[in-house]
Amino acid sequence: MTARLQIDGLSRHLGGRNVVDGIDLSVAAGQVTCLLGPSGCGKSTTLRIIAGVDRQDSGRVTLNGRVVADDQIHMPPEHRGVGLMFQDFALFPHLSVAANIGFGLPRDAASDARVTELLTRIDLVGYGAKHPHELSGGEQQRVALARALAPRPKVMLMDEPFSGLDNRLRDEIRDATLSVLKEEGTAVLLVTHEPDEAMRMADEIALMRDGRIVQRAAPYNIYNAPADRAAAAFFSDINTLTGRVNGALTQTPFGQFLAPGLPEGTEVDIVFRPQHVRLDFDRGGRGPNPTASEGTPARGTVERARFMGKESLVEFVMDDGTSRVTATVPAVFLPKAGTVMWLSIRRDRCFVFPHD
Ligand SMILES: Nc1ncnc2c1ncn2[C@@H]1O[C@H](COP(=O)(O)OP(=O)(O)OP(=O)(O)O)[C@@H](O)[C@H]1O
Repeated sequence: MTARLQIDGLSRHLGGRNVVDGIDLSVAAGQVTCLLGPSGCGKSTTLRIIAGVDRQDSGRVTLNGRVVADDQIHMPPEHRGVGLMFQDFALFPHLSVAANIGFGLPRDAASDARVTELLTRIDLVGYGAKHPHELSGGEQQRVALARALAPRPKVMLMDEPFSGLDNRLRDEIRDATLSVLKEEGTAVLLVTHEPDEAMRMADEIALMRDGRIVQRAAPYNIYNAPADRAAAAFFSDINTLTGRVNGALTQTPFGQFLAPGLPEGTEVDIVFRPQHVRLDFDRGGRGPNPTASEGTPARGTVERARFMGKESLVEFVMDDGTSRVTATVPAVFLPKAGTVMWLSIRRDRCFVFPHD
């Protein structure tokens, strides 16, 4: 598939540092890529450069096979043919919904047909004559989406477009937006700092940190094969055990772990998510038998247990006296502090990284 949007080696120096530091990225037609990362990592700056409202110091932006920004070229934003949608989208209050949607279109019958088509797409048939103040926040958001899509941009840039909506509405609007974008076959680059949003919306997540993309992968892959400890921690709480490589293995309270490719003596982090910890009661000082999939169980003592709604969080101090492990258990399970239990972890859900 050819890329509708491609950026190569994009960098931007601001305030004495590289806010965007050599980014490569491509988005194909009909694909949603989420640029995900903590506040200040350079996501919005990247988007602004692609839109043409900011300039890169080096690198190239190509839209629909045409270079729109490089060392020589700087095509003005209005000629780039990208749709823009930001958090503080503003509809024109004095214009009707239909006029808002058709604002960027020539006044002709084809435009009227396009507005009608989009009103159907966003499920607001019959709302064309209303004014923005007569609409709910979610409805206004859908109108803003239709307005951005009206000129049929091949590329859509969205910066935290749902963060102004209340929680109840947000999931609904995200899903509605996604289906409209897919129907239109638009290539979308969506900036967000919320992992849940990226997981829900993205075909591909580009995880950004300190101006760089640290990993690009489908949501399933990025969650299940994170590039490093921080990437794992961005998506959920994690447990970390530390060890040192000895003969390509590292020793932990849960037995040995392979540490392939890491030099002897390297300090390593063994990382796993709380939902991949299994708990068993202590049976006269004995736990379950070791298995290939869950390795050797280790004994720990409950320090604290908390009810979190659909699950419970149980925190343990392990028998080695130093390791701490948190387990999440579906539903209500609140063992008393001091209860001794055996913990097993899903071997295939553990990641071994050099210590950071
Ligand atoms: N004009 C500027 N001069 C100096 N520093 C700037 C300028 N614009 C942005 N920055 C800095 O660049 C960094 C990246 O900003 P950017 O808005 O791209 O981050 P972000 O990842 O989108 O964050 P957020 O999610 O908070 O919007 C921030 O630390 C910001 O303070």
